[in-house]
Amino acid sequence: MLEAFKPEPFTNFKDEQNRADFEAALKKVEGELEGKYPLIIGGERITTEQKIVSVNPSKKGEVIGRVSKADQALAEKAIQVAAETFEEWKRVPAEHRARYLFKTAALLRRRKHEFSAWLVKEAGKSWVEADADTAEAIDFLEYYGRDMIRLAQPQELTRLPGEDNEAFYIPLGVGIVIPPWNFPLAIMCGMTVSSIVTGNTVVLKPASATPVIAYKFMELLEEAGLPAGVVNYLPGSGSEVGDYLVEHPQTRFITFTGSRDVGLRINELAAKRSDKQKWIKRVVAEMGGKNAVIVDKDADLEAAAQGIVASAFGFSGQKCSAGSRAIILEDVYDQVLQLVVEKTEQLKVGDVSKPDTFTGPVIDEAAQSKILEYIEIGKQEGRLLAGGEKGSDEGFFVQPTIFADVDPNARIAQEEIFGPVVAFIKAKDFDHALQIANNTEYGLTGSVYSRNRYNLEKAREEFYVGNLYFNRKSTGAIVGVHPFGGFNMSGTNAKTGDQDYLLNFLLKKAVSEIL
Ligand SMILES: NC(=O)c1ccc[n+]([C@@H]2O[C@H](COP(=O)([O-])OP(=O)(O)OC[C@H]3O[C@@H](n4cnc5c(N)ncnc54)[C@H](O)[C@@H]3O)[C@@H](O)[C@H]2O)c1
Ligand SMILES: N[C@@H](CCC=O)C(=O)O
Repeated sequence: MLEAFKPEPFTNFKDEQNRADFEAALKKVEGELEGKYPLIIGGERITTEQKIVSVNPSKKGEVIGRVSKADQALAEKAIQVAAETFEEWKRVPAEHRARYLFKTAALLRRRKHEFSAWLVKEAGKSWVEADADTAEAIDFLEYYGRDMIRLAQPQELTRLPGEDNEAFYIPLGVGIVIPPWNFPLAIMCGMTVSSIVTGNTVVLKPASATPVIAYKFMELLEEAGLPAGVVNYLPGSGSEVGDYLVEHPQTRFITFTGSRDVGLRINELAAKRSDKQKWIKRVVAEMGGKNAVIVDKDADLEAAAQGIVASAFGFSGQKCSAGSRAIILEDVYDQVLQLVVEKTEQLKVGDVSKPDTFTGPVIDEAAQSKILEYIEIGKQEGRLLAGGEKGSDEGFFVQPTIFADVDPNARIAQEEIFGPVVAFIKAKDFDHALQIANNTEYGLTGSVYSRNRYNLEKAREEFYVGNLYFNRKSTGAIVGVHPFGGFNMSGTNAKTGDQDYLLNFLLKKAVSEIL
């Protein structure tokens, strides 16, 4: 009998033993850098000439690994293997499939710090952020395993005399999994295991900045005994291999998490029927955000300032849930701004191998350049009060940056920057604050700091986001607790970590027999 799902606890790094264990895990990973990683198709290791070189964003010179890169011929092979394997995997009972997830969760829990250490090295996550990423991956395994068992139970139907009726779920077929680099373990794992526990087989194309952590996860699935060919590991370029996989007539669904532009492109390509294609491809696309933190005039201003800093600068603002707009009622605007500037000036920016670093690097040079360009735009659109520059050249650092007095329609208030930059906007009253918050094409997360029940209820109704938080930061959704996914250009509202999520990867069949 399975225990009820419970989220994995976070590690307390104030505990000396935990710190020592984490240091040891970092040492272990440091000893394994510069490895060479092949593709894995149907269990076969395939090495190619062309490589993706993964580097540590905190230390540009440190190579994490060299990963073989697929071409279209290998993408074709991966689809064919996934299609053949589907014929067997779809017949494996749901409970058996779920057990592979539970076993993988147990293996991951045992090596939790080691996986988090890879996240520190390859993604530039601080210890706390890396630990949360690994915990969320464990949660997805435990949650989706249980949920598939629930969905496989007989379903209640209205009975007609003389007729035997039944309805049950069946899988879709071959799926393409395209995850982002910013939760390279949790989101990649969640997207992959939700697709396979429902009976589908997949081609997993990991994000090019974080292919090593995805390879480590593949090894874990193999250790758990997952049959070859259920997940096929295929790193490659988005434009060459990504488009090929999305357009392929045997692709039945695409599950994507990433930027708005790539998500829309995938949606468009997937909508075009190719020769011999028998189905409408299903697309799950979870995309970006331009999230707002509203501070009401009677809010706990200290808590609000802390929440703004955590939402804007946690993992250098590289979360779809990041609070990149702070909308403050004019009565308390100057006070909140000052508190946030003071707190921001105290943040440690640097190499995340050190336990007290709060803000690490951004993921790569292209991201750093893009963020610095937005900072130049911000200098025209607002009053620079903190940051505004890059950090040490050892890594891809950007100082946490605050712009005050920004117009709600300014570019830095409208476009997803995906870096440590927050725009302060003044609101006349609470209605005005809500109006500004909703003035975006996105609709992912939002926070409201207030002690006014009337205003909180108003926000509950009118703040148009998929994840709304009261008196807490806009980031850090927990599986099973905060079903995650947004509205409008933030995506298809698939709601990860929720009881509706697995339905994205299933078909429902009804069978009726006259007795
Ligand atoms: N809504 C959510 O749940 C959520 C979660 C995490 C990240 N995000 C969003 O993700 C973005 C950051 O991630 P990113 O930089 O990895 O996004 P991205 O769109 O650049 O890349 C996402 C994935 O798409 C792949 N890709 C790129 N071009 C492709 C193509 N033509 N065909 C197929 N695949 C292609 C990439 O290799 C990567 O694996 C931000 O916009 C962030 O808000 C959203
Ligand atoms: N689920 C994460 C965000 C994922 C996107 O980056 C959060 O709630 O902060």
